[in-house]
Amino acid sequence: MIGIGVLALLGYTILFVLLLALTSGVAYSAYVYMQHRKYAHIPSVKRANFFMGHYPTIKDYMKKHECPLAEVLYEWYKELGLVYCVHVLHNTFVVCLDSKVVKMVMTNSKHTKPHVEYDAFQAVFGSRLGGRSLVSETDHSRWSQRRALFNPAFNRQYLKGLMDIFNDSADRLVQDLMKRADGQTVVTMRDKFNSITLDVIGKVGFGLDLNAMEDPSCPFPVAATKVLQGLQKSLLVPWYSYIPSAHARNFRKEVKEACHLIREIGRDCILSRIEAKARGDATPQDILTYLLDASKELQGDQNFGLEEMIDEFVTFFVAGQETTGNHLSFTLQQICRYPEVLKKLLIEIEEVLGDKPFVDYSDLPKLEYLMLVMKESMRQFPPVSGSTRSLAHEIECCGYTIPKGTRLRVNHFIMGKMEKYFDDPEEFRPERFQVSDETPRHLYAYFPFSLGQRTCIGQSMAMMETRVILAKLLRRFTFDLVPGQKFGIKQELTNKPVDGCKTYITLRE
Ligand code: HEM
Repeated sequence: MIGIGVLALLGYTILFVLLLALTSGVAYSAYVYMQHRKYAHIPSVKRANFFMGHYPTIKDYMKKHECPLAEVLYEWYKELGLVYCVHVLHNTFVVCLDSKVVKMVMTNSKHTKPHVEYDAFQAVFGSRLGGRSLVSETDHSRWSQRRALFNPAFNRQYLKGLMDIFNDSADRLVQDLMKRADGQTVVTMRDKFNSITLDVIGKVGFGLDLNAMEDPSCPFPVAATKVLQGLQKSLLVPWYSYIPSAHARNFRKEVKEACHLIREIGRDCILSRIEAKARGDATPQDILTYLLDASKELQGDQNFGLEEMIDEFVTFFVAGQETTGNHLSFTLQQICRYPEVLKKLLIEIEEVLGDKPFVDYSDLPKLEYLMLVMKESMRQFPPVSGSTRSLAHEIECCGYTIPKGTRLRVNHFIMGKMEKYFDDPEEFRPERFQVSDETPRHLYAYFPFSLGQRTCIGQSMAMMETRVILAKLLRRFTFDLVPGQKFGIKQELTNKPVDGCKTYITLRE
């Protein structure tokens, strides 16, 4: 009797589980169907299949052409025009390349950053990374309070005081390259720039001497790269956490360890500083000191304690290091490819700096052509391709109604390639950024540091740092690109030069 009862119970359980799976499957299919219907009036390429949507097409294209997602989206712009949608599972985003709509959306703080993308930054594969930090906070009022805390640390006066660190870092890079300037050794400049920008952000932000430049065993750069790879994977393949293969498990483990390592370095750094301040020791006037003062040693605000400060520590490394390193690499690569640009730059650097060993703050605005070169480099090779907003209300875009709640993706990597905004976009022509009386067509089509209130807080700092480093390197060395390398973009959250800007270096006469 008992045996029959157990069997019956087992049978009912199996039936229940099957019914539950069936109902969930039907409900999910209906949801995906409704999602497709909601956007049926907006152009899109044919979906490869019902559930995976455009994912297989995107993946195949990226693999075949060895290109980033942004290139696929550019191809679809050529086919579909200024607005189109992309479906992957139940997620849909609409790409918008109309500068008027970009302005309207990005300058209205009601349209916030979407959870789907920015929550990924909070924790990767279950390991806390950046929490709800300046970059990832999606709630506007919480973000404004946090930003107000940080803004004073980026004022002009403070940035002026960083010139010593920028000069010193550039000199250390020069010393390092001197050892390799034999015209034969292949030097991957992306690695060199990543090390130096890491050292700069460590010093400027948190008084840390990471010495990544001199110490190849420094674990921080490897961890930072791993974290970005993990983030990219979790965004592009949202189900990656559940893939059981040994390779996927190993990758997830490495990413979690990298998150842990960076957070623990941050924790040690912050706690040591709090102790030093309590002892009354002299402490550097860096971003950390500003924040500890402003937050009363992390006691003044229940939303900003030690873990939140560690979130910001991580954020500054993730947001400020690779972006700047990649920008330096792309810009040097372009300068090497265009000898006439280099010629003009050398004349300007000679006129402004002559033999001066130190680049002063007052020299920076005089390096005008260098600034144009950097801007043009970011048009063709932006370290970040664009941004996304969740629409607070329905909008009109190029004759289409885009529903409330849509994730709208604006992409200046694509807009930078469009004739509509830039004449002969494939040409590398820094002069196009010279200020003229005429309102440029590229206003709101060019936003490498984003737009509106959530614009990059480190923008001025990055532009100062890169000018000092490039001026000092170009004055001292000749860089020749190793033949045969590719000049495309590899996307690992940030965009980087695919072959790393490989060079032979010689001392300039
Ligand atoms: C060439 C170098 C850089 C580029 C191209 C760049 C680009 C950007 C972009 C596009 C955003 C907006 C991201 C989004 O919409 O989600 C952003 C935000 C941010 N960046 Fe940068 N960035 C650079 C350097 C830096 C540096 C050096 C720092 C730190 C010192 C930094 C710190 C931040 C932070 C904290 C945010 C979030 C701002 C907020 O929402 O309040 N960035 N950056």
